Amino acid sequence: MKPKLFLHGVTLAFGGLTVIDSLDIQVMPGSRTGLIGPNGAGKTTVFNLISGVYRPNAGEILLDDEAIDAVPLDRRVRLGIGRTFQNLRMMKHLTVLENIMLGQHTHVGLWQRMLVPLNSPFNRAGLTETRAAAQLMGLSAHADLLADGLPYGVQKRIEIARALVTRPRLLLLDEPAAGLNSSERDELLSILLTQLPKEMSVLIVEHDVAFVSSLCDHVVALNFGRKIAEGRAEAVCSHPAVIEAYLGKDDDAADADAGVPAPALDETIVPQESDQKSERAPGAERGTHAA
Ligand SMILES: Nc1ncnc2c1ncn2[C@@H]1O[C@H](COP(=O)(O)OP(=O)(O)OP(=O)(O)O)[C@@H](O)[C@H]1O
Repeated sequence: MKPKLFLHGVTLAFGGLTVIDSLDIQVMPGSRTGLIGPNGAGKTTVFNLISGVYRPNAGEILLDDEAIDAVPLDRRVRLGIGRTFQNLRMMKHLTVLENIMLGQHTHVGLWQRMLVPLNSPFNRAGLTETRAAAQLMGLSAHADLLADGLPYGVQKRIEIARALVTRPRLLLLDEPAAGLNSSERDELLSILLTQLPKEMSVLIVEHDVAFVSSLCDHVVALNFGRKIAEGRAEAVCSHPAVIEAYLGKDDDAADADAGVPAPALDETIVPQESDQKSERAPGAERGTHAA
């Protein structure tokens, strides 16, 4: 089977600093692929390369076997690459439905938008699609409320619904669980597990290792812009190079270097609370308490 997305030898440098280094990543059709790594590993930069914010200095990015390196950002959305962002980008004076609907501007022409604005009652097809995305993400009860003041977990789901109405065949989720409390996180996990179309390919950047393990059939770990491990979540999370990247080199790892056998790859590391990003994004507390 051909990969949905193939990053082949991709390299990107800012000035003299190489932040992505000869990186190979494959996302198979219909897979849930996790991208993990410590802060600064290059995960968001990979998303920016795939979505067209940056162009690689070397290597190529193939979508369905076609090189997309020269394809501009807006056309990549129309080719089926949708994404969310680490920080919420909510229009707080708009309702939940209107916020979701904004994603549709990517496949509705300017003239069409001028004749029938997205939020016009005459935009029936758009409204139906938006309501479907809202329902998928468990947002129907909030549909006509202003996004401002809704709990942070709800706003995160609005962000994903907005990406869904861009009609992605490859969905990039940038830290979907970051900043969520445990019940919001569990609710999101259950929605992503059960509601996303099976044929949709999903690439997820996430620090919450347990979240990634529950969701992803394949995980790629990065450090300093290089791939350091890849495979099933349990194997990757227990890989010595991954543990070292997150926690630094400890005595056991030093022993491993000195010839002491490394832990078996199928031993799962239990993520420690302190290893996970548990802080909410700026403004998140306000949203939560307004619930
Ligand atoms: N526009 C830029 N100019 C210069 N350096 C950049 C730029 N964008 C990212 N970097 C650098 O590239 C490296 C990777 O950053 P990136 O944001 O991709 O990491 P990350 O793995 O997503 O980290 P986090 O988990 O903290 O979000 C970092 O050293 C960062 O400082």
